[in-house]
Amino acid sequence: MTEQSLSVKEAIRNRRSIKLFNGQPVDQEDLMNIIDTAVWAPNHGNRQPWRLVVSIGTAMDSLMSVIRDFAVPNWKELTEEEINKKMLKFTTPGAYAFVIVPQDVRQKERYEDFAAASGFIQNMQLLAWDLGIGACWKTPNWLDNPKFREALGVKPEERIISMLQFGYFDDIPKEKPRKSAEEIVTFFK
Ligand SMILES: Cc1cc2nc3c(=O)[nH]c(=O)nc-3n(C[C@H](O)[C@H](O)[C@H](O)COP(=O)(O)O)c2cc1C
Repeated sequence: MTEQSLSVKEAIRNRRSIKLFNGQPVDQEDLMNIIDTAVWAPNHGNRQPWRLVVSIGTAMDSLMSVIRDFAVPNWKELTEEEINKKMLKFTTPGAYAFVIVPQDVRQKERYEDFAAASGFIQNMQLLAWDLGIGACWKTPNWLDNPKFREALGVKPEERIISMLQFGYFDDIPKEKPRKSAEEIVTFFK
């Protein structure tokens, strides 16, 4: 595993969502270390409202055949080349982590759990960035599709809140401007 090199500030400021990966595999130990640190995200009552379904290495092939049915529903009518082209944004990451959150029947707890899992996900993205591994949080519509949920073993009282792609990349995307503190802050008087 590569040594940590970025300050928290550098990681937050320079991280970009990576949408073009170069196909290089991600090391399972790196990913497990990222997860082991990311779980230190704040969460109410230490409920730790998250679990992950990870696909890495040889398991990527079987995940791709599941994703293909949803991402390219007409794949049977296409040539292999056409399918490969449409699937490129799914096949080039080196690993996937689907973040699954319990859907508490109590609204307050459900929102809290969703918020906590978002912090956990951002932790993973920042830790990955620190190792030179890009990530992108994706929410394609089919994450909630019952057949996709079933393929991942998601229980009725759970929800997939993120398809997190991890991988190596050749180019860093341009930053998307953010509003300044001055623009978003109202001082309470
Ligand atoms: C909840 C959430 C859902 C997202 N879903 C997608 C998605 O489905 N597809 C995608 O390309 N990017 C997705 N993104 C990534 C955003 O596009 C990205 O964060 C945004 O463009 C800002 O870029 P940056 O992260 O590089 O600053 C998502 C981000 C969040 C937080």
